[in-house]
Amino acid sequence: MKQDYVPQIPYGTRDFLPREAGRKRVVEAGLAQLFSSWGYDEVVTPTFEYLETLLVGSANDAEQHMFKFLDKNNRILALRPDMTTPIARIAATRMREAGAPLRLFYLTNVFRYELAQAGRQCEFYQAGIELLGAPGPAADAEIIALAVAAMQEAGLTQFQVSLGQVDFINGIMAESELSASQQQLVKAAIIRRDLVGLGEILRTSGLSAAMQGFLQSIPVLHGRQEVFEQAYKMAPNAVSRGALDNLADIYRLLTSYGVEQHVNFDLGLIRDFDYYTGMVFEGYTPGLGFPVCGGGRYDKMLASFGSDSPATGFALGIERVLLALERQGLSTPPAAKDCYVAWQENSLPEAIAAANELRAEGWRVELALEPQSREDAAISMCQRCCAKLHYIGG
Ligand SMILES: N[C@@H](Cc1c[nH]c[nH+]1)C(=O)O
Repeated sequence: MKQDYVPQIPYGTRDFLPREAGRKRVVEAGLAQLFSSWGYDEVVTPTFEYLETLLVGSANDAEQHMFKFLDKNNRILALRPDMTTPIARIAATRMREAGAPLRLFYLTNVFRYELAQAGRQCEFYQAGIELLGAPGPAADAEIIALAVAAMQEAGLTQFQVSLGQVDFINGIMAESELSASQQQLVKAAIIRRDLVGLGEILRTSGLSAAMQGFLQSIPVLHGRQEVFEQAYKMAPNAVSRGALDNLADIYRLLTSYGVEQHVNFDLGLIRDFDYYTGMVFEGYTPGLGFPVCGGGRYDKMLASFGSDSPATGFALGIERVLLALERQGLSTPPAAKDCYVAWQENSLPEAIAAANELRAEGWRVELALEPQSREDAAISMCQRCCAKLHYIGG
C-alpha cells in the first residue's frame, strides 16, 4: 500500500518510548520522595494560564518564547514556560493564609520556544521546588543543598554548582554611567559569555578605562573563595558588597550541609529569567553544554500578585538528567518484568486467576492473550523481557 502521509510531531516535542519513559518515571519518583523528605508538598497547576499572569515578573522578550492561543472569548492564553510564576500566583492568592514559609514542589512539563536540540526541547519536564516567605540565607542554602541532593538522587555523580548574585552586577552597573539600554547589552553579552562582544560594547561606551576593565572581567570572576577577594576589591559599592556578603553567608551554611565541595562562585552568572533579585545558581555535569538545574531568589514576584513576600527556588531538567546519565554511562537498564503467564487452549480463566494472584503478591506480570505451547511460551517470555514463565495447563 502506498503510504503518503507520514505523521510528524511538532517542532521541539518528543516521544518517550517505554525504556525512556521508565527511566523518567524512576528519576521523578526518587525526586518526589526526596522533596517530600525535606518537608515540601506537591502542587499541580493548569498547563495554560492567562498570558498576563505568566508575564508577571518577566522580561519584555519573554512573550516571544511562549506558546500562545485564544480562548472562546478571545482572551490570550499561554502554555506555562515555567512553574515559578504559577506557584507565586498560588502562594499570593489561594495559599496566602497558609503560614510562612511555604514549601512546594512540582514535577511537570513546561513549554518554551527554543532552538531545539538533544536535552533542549520546546516541551520539557522539570522537577522543582519553591520556598516562599523566607528572606534569609538559610532559605537560599536549603535550596542549593537540596539541588545538590536532587542531582545525587537522580544518579549523577559528577557535578558542580556555580553560584552568583545578581546584585553584584547590578551594583557595578548602577555605579557605571551606562544607559539602561547599554546595561541591557552588557548583561546580554555577559549571559552569552561573549567576551569579544562585551569588549566592543565597552569600547564605545565612553566609560573610564578602570570601569571598562571591571565590567570586562566580570565573566571571568569564576572559581573558589579567592574570587571573593578580587571581587571585593573590584566593586567598592555597597550593593555589590552586600551581594558578596550574602554569598559568604550562604556559603557558610553550605559547609554545614557538607556540600561546599560542589560549589564554585561565578559572579558573572545571570540567568535568563528576569525575576531574580538575589543569589542565582546553575548545576553543571560533564557532557552537557547547558545546566542540568538552576534557580535563585526572586523577592519581587509575589508583590505583583498582591502579596509582598520573598521567595527562592530551583528546577531540574528531567531530560537533561537522563541525557547526562546516558552520556556518562550511568543509565540503569530497564528492569525486566517478573513473570510471563502463558496457557494452553481453554485455560485462559485459570491463567487470569494465576496472573491476578501473582500481581496481588506484588509481581509484575504479563498475561498471554492467545494459547501457546510451552516451547513458544518460553520464547515469548524472553521476547517480552520477563524473568520467569508460569505456564498453565499441560
Ligand atoms: N523556574 C526556573 C527555576 C527556578 C525555580 N525557582 C526559581 N527559579 C527555571 O525554569 O529555570
